[in-house]
Amino acid sequence: MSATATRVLVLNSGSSSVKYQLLDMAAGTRLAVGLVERIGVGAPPACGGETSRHIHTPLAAGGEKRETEGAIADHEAALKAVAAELAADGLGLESPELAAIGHRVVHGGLKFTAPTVIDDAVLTEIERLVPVAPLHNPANITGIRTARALRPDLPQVAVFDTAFHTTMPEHAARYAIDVETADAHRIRRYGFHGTSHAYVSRKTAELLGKDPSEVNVIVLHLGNGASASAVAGGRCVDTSMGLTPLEGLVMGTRSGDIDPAVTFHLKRVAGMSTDEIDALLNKKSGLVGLCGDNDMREIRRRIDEGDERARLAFDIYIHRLKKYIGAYSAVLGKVDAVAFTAGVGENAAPVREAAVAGLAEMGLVVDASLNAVRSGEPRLISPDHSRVAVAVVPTDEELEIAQQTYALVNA
Ligand SMILES: Nc1ncnc2c1ncn2[C@@H]1O[C@H](COP(=O)(O)OP(=O)(O)O)[C@@H](O)[C@H]1O
Ligand SMILES: CC(=O)OP(=O)(O)O
Ligand SMILES: [Mg+2]
Repeated sequence: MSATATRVLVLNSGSSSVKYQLLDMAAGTRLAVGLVERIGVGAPPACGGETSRHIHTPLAAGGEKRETEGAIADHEAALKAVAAELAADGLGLESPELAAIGHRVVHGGLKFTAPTVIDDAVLTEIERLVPVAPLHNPANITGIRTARALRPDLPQVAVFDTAFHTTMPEHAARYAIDVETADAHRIRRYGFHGTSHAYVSRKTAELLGKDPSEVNVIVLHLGNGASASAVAGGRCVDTSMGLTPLEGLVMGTRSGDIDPAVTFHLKRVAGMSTDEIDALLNKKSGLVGLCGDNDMREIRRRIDEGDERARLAFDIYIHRLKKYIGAYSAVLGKVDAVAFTAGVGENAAPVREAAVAGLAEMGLVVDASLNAVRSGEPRLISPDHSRVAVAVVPTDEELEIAQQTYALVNA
């Protein structure tokens, strides 16, 4: 790596989107940020009949946001569009100032507990994990392959969603199923969104003026995918997602926790195939399955109009969230803070209010006026007398990935 190479491009390839940031790590600045969404138009439910959209903001070149609409068929096309937008402002991938590309990789299994420079063997292992992250790892792999083709000489680093959760004790990570079967097939709780849980738990400690080792935090990452984690003294001790990102909270399109016998029933009685059940639980369940919408903004709008189905979907979402707050309070014994993050957690005040409503006996209270504040900064929404701090802490998976990537290539 050249001494002047201080830039890192971060690619966060999701099931139907690519979020990206180009950062200058020496200057501590963001040069460009962007999002390609609704990739693969025509593949429900992600696109709802609309076309793909590319939003690109070249912060280094004046910051004027550019928005392009038009079909982007797959992640390879999306990555090429990203490279073209960057190149248009002289920030292209060919730049000698680029030190590395950091990739979010959702499933790292048990092998990857830290950021890893990607070679063929690493890529093969990420491919082997596709069956346990079918919505995510294929997109991550395409991102890696496309980036490698564009800059074969550059270090590509994988930062795994699962890594932060590898500190979970065996009693939290192991399912109560036959040990031999579980071990033969590597069936256990892995947990996801780890980069976010790590970043947000650390930022929450900072907000409280404490060292991460001194505080116990429940992090509620509520995006399209959603997960909760119990973080004791900076280490994850439990999390709601499991072998795959399907378990736990009610999500945009995923069911979260259900009785596993529901799947036998769907197969034996409803005559559904394994693939159909997989699609039902991953893509046609959660909020979208309950009320037809997976966007919390739309659900709140419908509730305000008196829509009963939207109301019930919201109540089910909140009920599950409350159960995890209760469970993780018990797991941690002492809770210093509950932190809300990601699209829903950062923006949906009614979700935060409802999730904590009735928990005053557990020390959890939300102040209505603090909760109504809109801000991109970490902030407390609990009153001074609240025994447990309730916080909104915007996540920044891209920054965390950039920092881990840069640290690795400079090590
Ligand atoms: N102002 C808002 N009010 C309520 N919900 C919001 C708002 N903005 C975004 N969201 C929710 O955030 C979700 C996306 O969150 P995000 O963390 O970006 O998810 P992902 O990374 O899984 O794509 C949207 O589906 C929407 O439900
Ligand atoms: C793991 C996971 O669910 O990720 P996302 O929220 O990006 O779908
Ligand atoms: Mg996300």
